[in-house]
Amino acid sequence: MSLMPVEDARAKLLSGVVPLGVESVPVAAANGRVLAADLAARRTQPPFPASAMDGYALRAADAAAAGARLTVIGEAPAGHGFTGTVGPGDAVRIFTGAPVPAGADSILIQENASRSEASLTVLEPVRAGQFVRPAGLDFSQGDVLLRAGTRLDFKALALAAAMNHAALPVWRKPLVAIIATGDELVPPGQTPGPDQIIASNHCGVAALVEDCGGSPLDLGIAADDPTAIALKVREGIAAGADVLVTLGGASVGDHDLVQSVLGSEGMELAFWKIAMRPGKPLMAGHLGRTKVLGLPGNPVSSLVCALLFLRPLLYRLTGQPDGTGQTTATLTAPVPANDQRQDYLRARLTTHPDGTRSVTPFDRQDSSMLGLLAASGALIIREPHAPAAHAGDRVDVLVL
Ligand SMILES: Nc1nc2c(c(=O)[nH]1)N[C@H]1C(S)=C(S)[C@@H](COP(=O)(O)OP(=O)(O)OC[C@H]3O[C@@H](n4cnc5c(N)ncnc54)[C@H](O)[C@@H]3O)O[C@H]1N2
Ligand code: MOO
Repeated sequence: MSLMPVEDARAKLLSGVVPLGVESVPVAAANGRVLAADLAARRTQPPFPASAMDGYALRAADAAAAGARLTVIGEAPAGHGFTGTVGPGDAVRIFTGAPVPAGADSILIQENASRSEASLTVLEPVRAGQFVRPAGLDFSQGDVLLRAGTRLDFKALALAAAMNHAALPVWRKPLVAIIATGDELVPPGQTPGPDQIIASNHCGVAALVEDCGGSPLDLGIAADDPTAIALKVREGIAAGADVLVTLGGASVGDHDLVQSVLGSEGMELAFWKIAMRPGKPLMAGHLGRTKVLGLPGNPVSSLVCALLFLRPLLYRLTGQPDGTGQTTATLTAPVPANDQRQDYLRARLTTHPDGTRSVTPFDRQDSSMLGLLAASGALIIREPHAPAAHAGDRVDVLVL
């Protein structure tokens, strides 16, 4: 079977994929969710001219010079406006956030005032409008301040609350079932047998799922046995997985059973074997409405495939723009001519004081080496059949 180019495979995977559906969630529970509609302010903020300081509300004309004297006629704490009117020579004791009383146009901060009983002396001249926040300074009712597709973070959520939204329309979170396969695997923290290793890929993939706005569902490890794998697949489907990710068993060995089991379970294959390194045995398809991604077992292959395929799929399902993180950087060491597989070279990324970036590929590129992946700030992208590149050349990179 010939190898499919990366872009063709990604286009095939994403073809026809749309966000899952809208649900309403309380604003306090919407961190990390993606807005499904533009959000307009339901009120004006501040709703009234408000004091920005603790001090005295007055008319600037009465306090234009140091030494001016005024009479304190009342008090306005936040939440309790002064109901009277400030006339000539009047001042109202005011606190930050309180409505500026009718008639007043400025605030004298208390540090610049001397007070004795009801008598107030101005120590520093007051500018008209000083320390008054006009109504609508932050936003006005009807202003659209958050756009559909925004990933809600602490800033956006505070704003949505200030706009008086108790609940927000967000895209439903994709549920991503993750199945590791292999007799050789035991979970982190256990003592592996003499021929076993620690399973790691599910941890990286689950973290990426969360980063992309999905919910990971770790279904554990299936032995290299068709029945064990089929049971896990059914468990994922029964849980309502929108995406089913398998780890390992994707290649051509006698114990690489994932594709045949998924086929028996009814999966329609979209593609298998991609012209990329690492990640050649990547497989995709669908089982009913559930998208299936079969990631290769080699840890770096698994995670690079997750970045290049699972991430855009999750962005699409959650209504987010496909941010690839792709840019260019200067190569600091030569790389040889490439073969037919698009290469993703693990590389150290350096950002220089002038903002330019350079990349240094690691000498070893074995797809089992998680230590080097973790030390990588970028992947250098080498097109199929790219000629040798030299130190100083600009190259495409995927920033990690
Ligand atoms: N004759 C051929 N052999 C292989 C080919 C090929 O084209 N012809 N492709 C190689 C490539 S490229 C890759 S990548 C691997 C991927 O194979 P599988 O997806 O079948 O993965 P496994 O054989 O199950 O495992 C490979 C490797 O990764 C370890 N592994 C598996 N799962 C995990 C996990 N969850 N956490 C940590 N490590 C895991 C596993 O122990 C193996 O060492 O196939 C090549 N072979
Ligand atoms: O694709 Mo494999 O990932 O070359 O090791």
